[in-house]
Amino acid sequence: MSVLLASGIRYVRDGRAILDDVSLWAPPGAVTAVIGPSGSGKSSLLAILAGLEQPDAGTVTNPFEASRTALILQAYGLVSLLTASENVEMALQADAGLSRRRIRRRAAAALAEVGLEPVADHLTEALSGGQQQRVAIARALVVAPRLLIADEFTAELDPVSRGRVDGMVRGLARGGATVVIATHDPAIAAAADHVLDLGAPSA
Ligand SMILES: Nc1ncnc2c1ncn2[C@@H]1O[C@H](COP(=O)(O)OP(=O)(O)OP(=O)(O)O)[C@@H](O)[C@H]1O
Repeated sequence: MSVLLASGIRYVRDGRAILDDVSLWAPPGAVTAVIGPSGSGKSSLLAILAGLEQPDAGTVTNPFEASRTALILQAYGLVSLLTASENVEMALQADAGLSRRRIRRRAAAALAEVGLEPVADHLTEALSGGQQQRVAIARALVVAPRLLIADEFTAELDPVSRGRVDGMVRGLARGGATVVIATHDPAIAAAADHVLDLGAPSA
């Protein structure tokens, strides 16, 4: 079974243990939410799960192929001088089996799903924070990921977009994907299948 597993994670920065003996089990077909106050280490844990940071102790078992893994991180990682559509298309370019036309069509559909059809050809730098966040979501979902790791993916969204995107992410899990999110949003945490509470930041 494609379970994402972290066990006994310790992560020390500037002499302080940001994470100490943290374990997480994220099964397929479910949304696993990581919650906790600001500074409790949610983003650090997600970066470790994604393989972007190395823990000081503990192990991560990630059975998913990189090409079927999608990340939505707080800084989005969009290319500001490309259009919204080009940013989403980039996620599909590694798939040699897709024609240019199919790539464009799938990107257009993903942008329409997050309500960005009207600005698909706008430069990303000209979009609002919430629109950029939705481009990052479209880019993540367009690859039909088996693993989605999403950090505060609704933070800048208006309530309508938030509901829509939350529904899309839950739909992805219902389709069998493994989804791990960090969130401050109590409604999104309440709707998750599993919750890991990192509690207060350590002194
Ligand atoms: N590379 C680093 N060097 C030094 N300190 C770091 C580093 N990465 C994270 N930290 C510190 O670790 C703590 C946890 O940060 P992290 O971003 O993981 O928390 P968070 O729970 O995601 O917070 P928020 O909800 O505000 O996004 C913070 O005090 C942060 O300053």
